[in-house]
Amino acid sequence: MQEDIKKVLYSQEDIHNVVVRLGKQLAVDYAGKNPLFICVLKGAIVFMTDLIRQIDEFVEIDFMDVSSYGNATVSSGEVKILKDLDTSVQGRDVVIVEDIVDTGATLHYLIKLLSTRQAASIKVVALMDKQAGRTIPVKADYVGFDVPNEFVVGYGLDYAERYRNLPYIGVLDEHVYTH
Ligand SMILES: O=P(O)(O)OC[C@H]1O[C@H](OP(=O)(O)OP(=O)(O)O)[C@H](O)[C@@H]1O
Ligand code: HPA
Ligand SMILES: [Mg+2]
Repeated sequence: MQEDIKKVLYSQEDIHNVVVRLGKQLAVDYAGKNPLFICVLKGAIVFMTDLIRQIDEFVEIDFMDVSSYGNATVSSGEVKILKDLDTSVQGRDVVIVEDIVDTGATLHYLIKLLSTRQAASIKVVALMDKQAGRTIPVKADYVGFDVPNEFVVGYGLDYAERYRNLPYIGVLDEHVYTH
């Protein structure tokens, strides 16, 4: 698996430091608010589980599975719900937890959906923001890393369902796509 990685972008330690920083900030901003953290499956699962353990406040969690990539490295632009929330968001302070914001299609869709469902507030925490990938102008409120315009894997992020279990984030070598 490791031989498919051209370059390590963020080490385990880099990621840990960023997750601690984001967790501390969220703990301050959501003190006493009992927010609902929504993990966007599957990519955000690793980040979500680490993040919530850095927050010393009551939080609730739920999961939503939406997909626009399938097995490709380019977004289809069309977002589908594969698994909906179990919890009502009406009147709740929700925090969407994303591993990466790339084209913005997933986030745009989710923000629209949750506002239709009358969440009291909607904020986004994204481990990574790939601003160069954006085709729809959406912004995350809390960002871990600004990433370059490359396809990254590891720490939850996949290529064709692989590499999610790498403990660091890296750039995939081209040989992986080209055969
Ligand atoms: O800004 P966008 O261009 O919409 O890209 C970001 C989204 O794409 C990836 O999910 P994907 O649809 O690949 O599903 P996965 O998390 O199950 O891999 C990633 O985890 C984000 O949710
Ligand atoms: O760079 C990426 N890597 C993995 N999944 C993704 N989904 C959007 N962008 C990416
Ligand atoms: Mg994916």
